[in-house]
Amino acid sequence: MTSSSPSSTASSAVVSVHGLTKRFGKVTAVDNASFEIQPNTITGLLGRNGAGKTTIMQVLTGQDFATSGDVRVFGEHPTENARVLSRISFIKESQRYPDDFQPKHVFQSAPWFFENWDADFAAQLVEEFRLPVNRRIKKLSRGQLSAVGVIVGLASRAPLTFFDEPYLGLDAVARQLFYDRLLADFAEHPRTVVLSTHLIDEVSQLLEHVLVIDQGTLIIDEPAETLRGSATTVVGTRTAVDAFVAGRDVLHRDGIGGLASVTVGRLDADERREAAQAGLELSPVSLQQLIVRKTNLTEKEFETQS
Ligand SMILES: Nc1ncnc2c1ncn2[C@@H]1O[C@H](COP(=O)(O)OP(=O)(O)OP(=O)(O)O)[C@@H](O)[C@H]1O
Repeated sequence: MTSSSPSSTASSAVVSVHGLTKRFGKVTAVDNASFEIQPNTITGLLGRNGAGKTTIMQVLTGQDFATSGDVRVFGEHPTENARVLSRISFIKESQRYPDDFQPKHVFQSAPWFFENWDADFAAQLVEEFRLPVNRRIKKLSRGQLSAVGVIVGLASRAPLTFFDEPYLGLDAVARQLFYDRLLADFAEHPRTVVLSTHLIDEVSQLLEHVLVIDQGTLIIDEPAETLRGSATTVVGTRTAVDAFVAGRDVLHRDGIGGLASVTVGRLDADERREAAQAGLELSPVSLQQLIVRKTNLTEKEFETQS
């Protein structure tokens, strides 16, 4: 975990958080979290339900106060700070719109809030997501409502964009469209994106950096590349597996009869050779599996949360 020093507030980071704690009465939603988000990166903010992801985004976007700690966005405190907030787009499922609003009204008013708003890009996305722009937002399906948010998030091209579970209602085709357009537009117009999601394997290739929060505590703050190779599953006879993993940190253990499957940390070339000589099979662990292991959840439990 990164422990950013107070001087980091003067760094080039877009977001600098030092010792952030947020309590709601007796509930500590975020507990002494410190991290930075670097410019022009896509960061995944991941964790189980109730972990504290939305709370962190609420504080970073000035919609809620920290109980304690120092939060800087573009080097300044975000709360009631127009200079900071005008550079942020925050897309969340719970977004409320005026009663009679149709999607076209959202897109027509977007340029007032986002100076980089690209109306042509928005129009292209409306076509691609097949969004009925003249229907009242209240009448939209869940997926269509998610599409409104995704389109605003993409076409606003805000220097700092938060997507908080933006596509809960989107089907697989629409989600892929979102990932493709995000990546392509990000390449042309680099900006800082923070994405909170349960669909970790789906977004894994998009992410450059990963923050994992568990029960309010930041437990992983790593480049995605580092995490991808950081665990391996070793499979074979129980005796051979046990001998091989003895003395190592075990992230997860499964087994049936005389067979065992054990997840351990990164293995170097010599260790891989040693495993092969012992007749063991090695398989990489996906980002999602790794996070599931680290947050002590079975994959089945995890998937049912998505
Ligand atoms: N206004 C509030 N009052 C009381 N408790 C709150 C409030 N907002 C959040 N919490 C609690 O703080 C914790 C963190 O909630 P948060 O919404 O940040 O989690 P999350 O990681 O975004 O979860 P999910 O993935 O389910 O959206 C939870 O235990 C939640 O119940």
